[in-house]
Amino acid sequence: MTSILLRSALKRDAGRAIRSFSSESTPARKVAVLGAAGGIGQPLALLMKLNPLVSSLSLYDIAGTPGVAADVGHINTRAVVAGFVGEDQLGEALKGADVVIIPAGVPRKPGMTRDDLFNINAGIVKGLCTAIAKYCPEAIVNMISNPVNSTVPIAAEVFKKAGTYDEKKLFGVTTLDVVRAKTFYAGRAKVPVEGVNVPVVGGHAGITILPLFSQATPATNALGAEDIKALTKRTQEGGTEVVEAKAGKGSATLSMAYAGAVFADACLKGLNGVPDVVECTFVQSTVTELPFFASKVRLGKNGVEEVLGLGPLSDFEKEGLEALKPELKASIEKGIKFAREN
Ligand SMILES: NC(=O)C1=CN([C@@H]2O[C@H](COP(=O)(O)OP(=O)(O)OC[C@H]3O[C@@H](n4cnc5c(N)ncnc54)[C@H](O)[C@@H]3O)[C@@H](O)[C@H]2O)C=CC1
Ligand SMILES: O=C([O-])CC(=O)C(=O)O
Repeated sequence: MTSILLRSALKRDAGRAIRSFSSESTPARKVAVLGAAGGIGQPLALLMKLNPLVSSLSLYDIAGTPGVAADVGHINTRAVVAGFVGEDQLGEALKGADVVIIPAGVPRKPGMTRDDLFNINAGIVKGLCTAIAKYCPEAIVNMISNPVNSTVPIAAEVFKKAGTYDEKKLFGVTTLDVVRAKTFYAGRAKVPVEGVNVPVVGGHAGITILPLFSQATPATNALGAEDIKALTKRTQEGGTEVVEAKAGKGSATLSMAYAGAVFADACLKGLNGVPDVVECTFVQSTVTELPFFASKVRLGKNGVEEVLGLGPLSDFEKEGLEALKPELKASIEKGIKFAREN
């Protein structure tokens, strides 16, 4: 009897110790999701609520967030959840945010390119970034809204105009390209996906997505040139594959929420001083002559710690790199022009 009581007392104390360890040693971090009631926003809100690095989760949308916040808020994890709806509440949603994730905007339907979303999403992103500059100018911004190749330059221009631009804190989320490249490579090379790594560079649309399978690990000689070509094409068209399969009901939401959560977790780890956090992401860059480019980036306490180079490329990848530049350049310039003129 005594030993049963002792065991349960020890268990209780261990539980207390774990609780006080996690609240004392893990810094408070507020994450805001803008577009939180959408196809990506809802599962992303769920995944961020499950992340022990988040202490406050702010869910904002133009409609529907009170329900999402009430639902997700009942989960017994650390983050305290609050829902905000409508522009009047945007400031409150953003105040004190360490990381702002933006999946707000319209998704593609079959037959559309990501650039076809520009006319609607450019204005949405511009409005949200104007509010970020006002209410949480020091936050890290993770841009998911498409076309990422243009929305990131739009955000940069808005922040420059407001005098708050910090190139170390603005990221285009290209993690889904990496997630797909890993999955497709593992399937074709017949290796366990958990150990696979594939850098993906360039941008986030069609041929601007350039997976570097020559650098994939674990390396394999099971794949020939035709396999690499097919894997590259499938990665570049991964978004379209989902859009077509959903047949008018939108684009990738669940895999994107997963990818967005992976990238946000990496940003939080960087902020918290975890060493050697490296992810591919679309940032201001001098890796090529283009002002923004996706490549491996080391994340740290201030956001970008180091933009890493491309490493050795195969001839096929070198060709892909040259081929993507004109399209990526045009998309970047389109974003900058929009932000300057509107
Ligand atoms: N970076 C990437 O790899 C990916 C990006 N995307 C993009 O993410 C965006 C969102 O996709 P889904 O969630 O499927 O769309 P959705 O239509 O399901 O959700 C979008 C949400 O944004 C909200 N919204 C619209 N205007 C807003 C504003 N001014 N402020 C706050 N919220 C606003 C809507 O109310 C809606 O709840 C699309 O642009 C899509 O192309 C999608 C998949 C992958
Ligand atoms: O394809 C789309 O429109 C959505 C997206 O960016 C992706 O799934 O990679």
